[in-house]
Parts: sequence; structure tokens; C-alpha cells
Amino acid sequence: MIEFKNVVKKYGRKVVLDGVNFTANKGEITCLIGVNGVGKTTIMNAIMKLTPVQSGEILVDGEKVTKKTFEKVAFIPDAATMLPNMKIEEAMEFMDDFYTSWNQSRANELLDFFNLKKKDKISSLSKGNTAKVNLLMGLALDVDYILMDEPFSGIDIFTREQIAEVFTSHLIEDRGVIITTHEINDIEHLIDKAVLLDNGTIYKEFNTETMREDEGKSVIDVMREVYRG
Ligand SMILES: Nc1ncnc2c1ncn2[C@@H]1O[C@H](COP(=O)(O)OP(=O)(O)OP(=O)(O)O)[C@@H](O)[C@H]1O
Repeated sequence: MIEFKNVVKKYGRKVVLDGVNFTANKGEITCLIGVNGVGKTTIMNAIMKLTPVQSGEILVDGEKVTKKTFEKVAFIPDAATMLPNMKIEEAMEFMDDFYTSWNQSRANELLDFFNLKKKDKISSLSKGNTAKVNLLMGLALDVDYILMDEPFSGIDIFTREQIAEVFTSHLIEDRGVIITTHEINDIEHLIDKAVLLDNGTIYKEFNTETMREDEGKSVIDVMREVYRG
């Protein structure tokens, strides 16, 4: 389980996370939802220690984040790949050399799943295929938790559908996924938990199935209530 306990993050005098509490379970897909600038990426960066927090605790399986944590957490950022000058197959070899958790057979399976060609140079790929390569590099690691920052951003509907299929496939297995997205339509039916951020705090955290069954509301219905008042 990944836990945030009263986490406060400031950039200068600006408070971005003002006592954030939520949990993301292994075996579940947790979606961080909120308007632009609410702090979704900051939460991902904080888990990966890419940005320091002022107070509070971030725990992975009950332990504070250390170097060892990164053997069980992979981060797929919303950014151009770090390996643009390589062919896909070279990037895979690089990952294999760098990470003991690299799973080559899963990487090959992902290549087929996404219809990627391993001889293609990453810098020559479309935005959609670049996003698929990023996902491949993260999903091919044998880790328990995967963080995905806006995997659907700027990508056409057919590619989004193909990426969404990953979430129902065995490639996710029983891992825990934390995802941020603006394209909630694509994955609303796939997520187990929604965490709605507003004004630096968690406004609402709910199990999507329970919400549907008990209150007859979709994630989008709840978002309308929260963000449109
Ligand atoms: N390095 C930084 N220095 C100063 N302010 C920052 C920095 N990084 C982020 N911020 C600010 O912190 C706030 C939260 O940013 P963050 O990127 O986490 O939001 P987000 O919810 O991921 O937004 P988006 O949906 O647009 O990606 C924003 O107001 C942003 O301007």
C-alpha cells in the first residue's frame, strides 16, 4: 500500500499540498483527479523523492521511501522519453543493463501488444507511440507499484483505447497503479478508487464500484458535484 499521511508541500510560500491523506492499494487502480495545477504531478514526484515535502509521511508498504523503494515502484512520467536517440531495442537493452527488475519477456509481449517495431528510433515516433514506449519501459519492470502521470495526454482516441486495454490485461497483474488523467472518460470503468483533489487537500476518496452501487453515481457525476459546485 502507498500511504500519504498529512503531507504538506510548498513551493516557496505557495502551499500546493496542504495536509494530503490518501491510500493506494496493491492490486487496485487508483486515479488522482483534479483541475490543472492542483498538485497531481507533485504527488507523484513526492513519492519518487524527486521533490522534497515539508512535513507528513509517505509510506510504501509501511516503510518510508528509501533507495530500496525504487525496486518496487516504477514511475512513468508525462514527458518525452529520456532515451530519444536510441532505437526501441537499444532502449530495452539499456533498461536491462540498468534495472535488475527488467523483465525481457514482458517487454517483448508489450512490444507486440502495442504493435511497436523495435528497430524504430524513439525520436522518430508519433506522440502516441512515444507514450506506448514510455509505458512499455515502466510496465516491463517487475515492480509492485506503477505511477503513471497523464498517459493519455495529447493522444488520439484509438491510441487511448489501446492504452486503456493494458489496464484490463494480465500485464498489470496484481500490481498497484496510481494514475493521473484528465481523460477520465477513457478509464472511468477501469479504476477501482478515485481520489479527488481540491485546494491542496483530498476532497473525496472513494471506491468507484461502491459509489455506483450505493449512490448510483459515476466518477464524472461526483466530479461535477465537486468541481462545478
Ligand atoms: N518546481 C516548481 N516550482 C514552483 N512551483 C511549482 C513547481 N512545480 C509545480 N509548481 C506549482 O505547483 C502547483 C501544482 O503543480 P502540479 O504540476 O503538481 O499540478 P498538476 O495537478 O499535476 O497539474 P496539471 O494537471 O496541469 O498537470 C502548480 O501551481 C504549479 O505551478
